[in-house]
Amino acid sequence: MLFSFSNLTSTTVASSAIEKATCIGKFCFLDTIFINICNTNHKRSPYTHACSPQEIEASVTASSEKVGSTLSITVVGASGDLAKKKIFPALFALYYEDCLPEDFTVFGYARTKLTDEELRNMISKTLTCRIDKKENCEDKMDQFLMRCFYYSGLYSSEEHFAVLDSRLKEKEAGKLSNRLFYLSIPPNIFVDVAKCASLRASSATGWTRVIVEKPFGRDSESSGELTRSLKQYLREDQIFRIDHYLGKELVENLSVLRFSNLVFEPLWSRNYIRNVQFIFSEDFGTEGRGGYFDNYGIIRDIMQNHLLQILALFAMETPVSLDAEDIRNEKVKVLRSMQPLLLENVIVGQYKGHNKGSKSYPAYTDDPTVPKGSLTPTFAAAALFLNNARWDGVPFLMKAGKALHTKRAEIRVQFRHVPGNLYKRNFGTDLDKATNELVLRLQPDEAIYLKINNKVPGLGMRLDRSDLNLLYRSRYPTEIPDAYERLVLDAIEGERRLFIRSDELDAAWALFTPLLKELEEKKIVPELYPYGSRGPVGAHYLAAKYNVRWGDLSGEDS
Ligand SMILES: NC(=O)C1=CN([C@@H]2O[C@H](COP(=O)(O)OP(=O)(O)OC[C@H]3O[C@@H](n4cnc5c(N)ncnc54)[C@H](OP(=O)(O)O)[C@@H]3O)[C@@H](O)[C@H]2O)C=CC1
Ligand SMILES: O=C1O[C@H](COP(=O)(O)O)[C@@H](O)[C@H](O)[C@H]1O
Repeated sequence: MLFSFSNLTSTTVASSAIEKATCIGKFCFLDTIFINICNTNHKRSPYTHACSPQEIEASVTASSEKVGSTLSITVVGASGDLAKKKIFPALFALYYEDCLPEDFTVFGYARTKLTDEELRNMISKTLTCRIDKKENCEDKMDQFLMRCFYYSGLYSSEEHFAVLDSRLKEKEAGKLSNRLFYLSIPPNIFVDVAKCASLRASSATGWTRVIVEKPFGRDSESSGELTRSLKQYLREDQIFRIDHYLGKELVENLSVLRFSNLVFEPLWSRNYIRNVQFIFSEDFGTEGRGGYFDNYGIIRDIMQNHLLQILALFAMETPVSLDAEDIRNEKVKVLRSMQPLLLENVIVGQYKGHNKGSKSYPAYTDDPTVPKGSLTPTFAAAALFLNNARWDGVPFLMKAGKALHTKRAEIRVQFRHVPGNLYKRNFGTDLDKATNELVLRLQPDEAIYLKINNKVPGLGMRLDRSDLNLLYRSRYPTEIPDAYERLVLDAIEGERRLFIRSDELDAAWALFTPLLKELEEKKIVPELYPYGSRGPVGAHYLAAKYNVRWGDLSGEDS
């Protein structure tokens, strides 16, 4: 039985006309009717997106009956780490930047007993203002906090969600109401919440959308089960599966760089690219999240989602348009053309304790929430290959690790050697050092730089490696929005381009599930590496097998 979040009343528009409706940015055109579906005054999106016929129908019906509209954002799991660290600050930043509709309300929902005032105090501790506009900050914060309310309830109680519904209705005051639910909770309660909310917190008269956090399952089977269960209560177009790496500025820029600069796209293939590296490195361990992490490990936590999503964007063919479906169609093709991931192309590691001067750093298994003798990897490196004409034979290397020497996320593209290089002798014996490398540093200190060979000025002929460097903080002195700001705004605007479609998810799990099973069944022992080091040496052997040298993460090369 299918329950729908949208509580539709009679429609005044012929359904054939609704089918023909198209949306540009936040506006939908329906014959001569012009509807502001997304109800935000923030005009930023150059993308077109498809609004579902149901969403259009809901808005048409409601807008013909009501004047004005409201947006309610309910953060489920409001007492948690992600809500405090990312979601409330992102909502405030959107408010501060005037990106939220005039009439909006934020609700926190969790089991912890809090008053509205206590929620506001909790949120206010995490709020910051954009560096360049501090003047109105305090006022804006106060105004924002006055829009925040809290309701304490159980995640599986229909009764509690019915009370939430009446509180939402009270704030919506009979206007056209759009509702966004952000499920910032452990995955084992996603379905309970979707069920209770769809059954009892469902009196929105406009659209209802649900942002679902990762992890979306542990393998193909559990992910499929989760998708099927959620679809009992939500339509696919209501589900926004978030992968916050897709909201990072440099990841957004990847397609711009490639498709709007003549110089890159012709080089984007096996003809010129030797290997591509996707690197994630954190300089802290699983502190405080060991309980969650031990059930997942670094491959599920970072590789199967964040790094694979970036790889898919990197390697996809030119989409027909910037429409979400066109982009996601191309990404799915990449994921489905990947060769099975072999155990021999993967190495895993786990950090061990380490003393440095007077400071001592814990081992992963020192965490009281991690079982002694756990084999869960906190580091992994993998070589992946694509079976298609563009990328045949090109190693795509991934490396992800916690408790390493630095915090950094990068995409590194190493180009081939210059055939018959006239300056060969200037490079000595190591010709790899003479090849061009394009680096997109996602964080910290966002930058794009291209390593080139250059003549050292003077009468001699000495060559030098230097960078053509676009350092964001020099070129764009304004603060870069956090990924969660972009993604929450996209969900409000109905823009699905940066959210994961269910077939993308299936393809991503199909690639990683056999490997994860093999690692677990064979009880592969991770190579230990000291906390704060560069990770297991095995990663270098793996890369060397494909004549690859990992890029230098020291930051000295930019
Ligand atoms: N934290 C992070 O940096 C990131 C988190 N995520 C994902 O976001 C979601 C939320 O993460 P995070 O905030 O860290 O999670 P938390 O563990 O902090 O959980 C969020 C809230 O859910 C409730 N909760 C926790 N455990 C249970 C349980 N076993 N049963 C019922 N309710 C529970 C608690 O609220 P109460 O007790 O008040 O009901 C808690 O405050 C998760 O799916 C996580 O995987 C994704 C990326 C990064
Ligand atoms: O999804 C996750 O991401 C964070 C890293 O995010 P970042 O934006 O700070 O780079 C990671 O720490 C966490 O383990 C993982 O679940």
